[in-house]
Amino acid sequence: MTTIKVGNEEELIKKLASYIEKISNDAILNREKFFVGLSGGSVVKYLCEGLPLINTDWSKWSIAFCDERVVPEDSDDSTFGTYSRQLIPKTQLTKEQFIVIKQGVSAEEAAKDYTQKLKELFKSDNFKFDLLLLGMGPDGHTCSLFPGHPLLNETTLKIAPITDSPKPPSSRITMTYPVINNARNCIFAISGSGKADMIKRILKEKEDLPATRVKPEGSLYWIVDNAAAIHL
Ligand SMILES: O=C(O)[C@H](O)[C@@H](O)[C@H](O)[C@H](O)COP(=O)(O)O
Repeated sequence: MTTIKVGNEEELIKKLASYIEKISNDAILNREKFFVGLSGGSVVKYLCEGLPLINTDWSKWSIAFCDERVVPEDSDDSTFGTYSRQLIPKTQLTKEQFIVIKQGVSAEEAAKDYTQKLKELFKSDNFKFDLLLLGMGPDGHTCSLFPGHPLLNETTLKIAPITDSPKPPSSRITMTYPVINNARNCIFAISGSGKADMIKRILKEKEDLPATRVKPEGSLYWIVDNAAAIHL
């Protein structure tokens, strides 16, 4: 695990973008494709501001969601909807490059459908992402994997439904650890004093919380700004 400390949110956005540029270009050079998973929450802002600055072959990108809210695409809560409005117009990405959830169905059906879409994307049951971009909530959750929730121990489903998410909206789908920890790279990008206590509990005290359980086969990076790293 590598912890990268930066001064503030602006520097975090630039640092994150530079890592994504390098990882995407390595993947494209070696495998001619780049499979990336995006999160919602504050990561959306970091990516919508940082990604338009990078040099990459956008046509080689396939984009999935580490978790997604089961809501209509035009809802303000839809993670895809937000990237579609705020990122696509600033890059050469097209909507077709995003793996989106099925509309108008239950979380359970959306999770099954999403699993099938990933099988088609990877042409395999082995979902090997080049990079997962992760956030962490103030309770230590990541993706839609919340403290004490039975999904923390899910080993069969790769994409799971959740209908009791403590963070609204309650109905979501999420990657589970078998997919997260199979990734080539995972990056957490964390900014602000509201995350400082949890950063200490996870990175210093190594408390068993959902974000602590992210231990990918590949590389793990935590990019943390001064306000979030104050207790480290
Ligand atoms: O859809 C979501 O809610 C996210 O994907 C979620 O996993 C997010 O990354 C964390 O909740 C952190 O969110 P914040 O960075 O906004 O605290």
